[in-house]
Amino acid sequence: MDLWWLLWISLLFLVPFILMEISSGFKFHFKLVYYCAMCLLLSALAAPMCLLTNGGRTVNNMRIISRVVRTLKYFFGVRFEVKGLENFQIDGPCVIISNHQSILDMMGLMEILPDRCVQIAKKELMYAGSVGLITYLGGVIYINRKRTSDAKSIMAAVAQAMISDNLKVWIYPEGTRNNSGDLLPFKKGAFHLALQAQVPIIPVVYSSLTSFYNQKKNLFTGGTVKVEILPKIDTSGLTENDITDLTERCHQTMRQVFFRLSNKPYESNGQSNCAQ
Ligand SMILES: CCCCCCCCCCCCCCC(=O)SCCNC(=O)CCNC(=O)[C@H](O)C(C)(C)COP(=O)(O)OP(=O)(O)OC[C@H]1O[C@@H](n2cnc3c(N)ncnc32)[C@H](O)[C@@H]1OP(=O)(O)O
Ligand SMILES: CCCCCCCC/C=C\CCCCCCCC(=O)OC[C@@H](O)COP(=O)(O)O
Repeated sequence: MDLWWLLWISLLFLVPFILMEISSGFKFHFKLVYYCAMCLLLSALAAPMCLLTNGGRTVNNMRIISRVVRTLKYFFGVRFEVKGLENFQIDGPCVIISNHQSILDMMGLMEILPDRCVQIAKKELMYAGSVGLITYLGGVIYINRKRTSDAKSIMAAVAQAMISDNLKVWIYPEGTRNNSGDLLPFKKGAFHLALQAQVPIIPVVYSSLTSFYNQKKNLFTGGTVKVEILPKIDTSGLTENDITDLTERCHQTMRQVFFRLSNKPYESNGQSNCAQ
């Protein structure tokens, strides 16, 4: 076979592949931009509602924000199957920890957000236009992840506010988005906070999004997310010496549930589950 035939045959296979890649990549990025635009638009709509109803920055705005954000799932064909909502029914403050896979998690967060609950977020989110404004109005607590000492002192103040203002605090203990189909090791801030405030921890697990949202494969279609709110983990009587153990226990429990909800066989990782 001469070289020209070889070239034509490879082109015959390559061109549709390249076109498919370009169009799926285009579709994926278009949908992501559409998602961000919707977030900006809904935040811009929710902000005046918050200001008119509650006057300024308060956790009460989270009720309005969650109602508005819950409409997003209809635009993107995302469904949530929620189990264990009764585990949120505790008197008083608590620390809620959940896995964090992508910016789509805001839909899952708002789907089940309990009353009087604020989130800990990276400070960069403050500058995301109307999204930044809405997080500010909702009472989100910003931390500088690059300065552990600043983050720690903010968390210490949060522990006090949780008690005085009866607040629940939602933290993503992985500390960053992770769409790998597994959980990252947990950072320890959430567990220090629970111990400092002497409040229980409620783990929440979302199934893997990879079957319908996968950045590596340029995939973003509709799909179902299973959500499970686990029973509270008591921290009373625990001290600083128990932090590593508590962190590992929560990680292991959530990882098992994550694999079950994602219909994947459980793989023991055999390493420390705390971030070093
Ligand atoms: C229409 C759309 C509208 C959208 C509206 C949306 C509204 C809702 C917004 C929700 C936003 C959600 C955003 C999510 C994020 O931004 S995730 C990223 C930010 N969050 C986090 O990072 C939280 C998790 N991280 C931690 O908890 C970290 O521990 C942190 C406190 C940040 C410190 O970081 P780092 O140094 O990297 O962590 P380590 O865990 O390794 O800790 C180092 C040592 O310090 C000790 N430590 C940690 N915290 C404390 C503490 N509070 N008090 C005392 N000591 C602490 C820790 O034990 C380590 O020491 P040892 O190794 O144990 O000796
Ligand atoms: C005039 C300024 C215009 C700014 C435009 C900003 C564009 C962004 C607009 C909308 C984005 C919607 C984001 C929804 C909220 C997402 C919160 C979130 O998931 O943050 C990621 C954070 O947990 C972890 O960050 P990293 O994974 O460590 O990174």
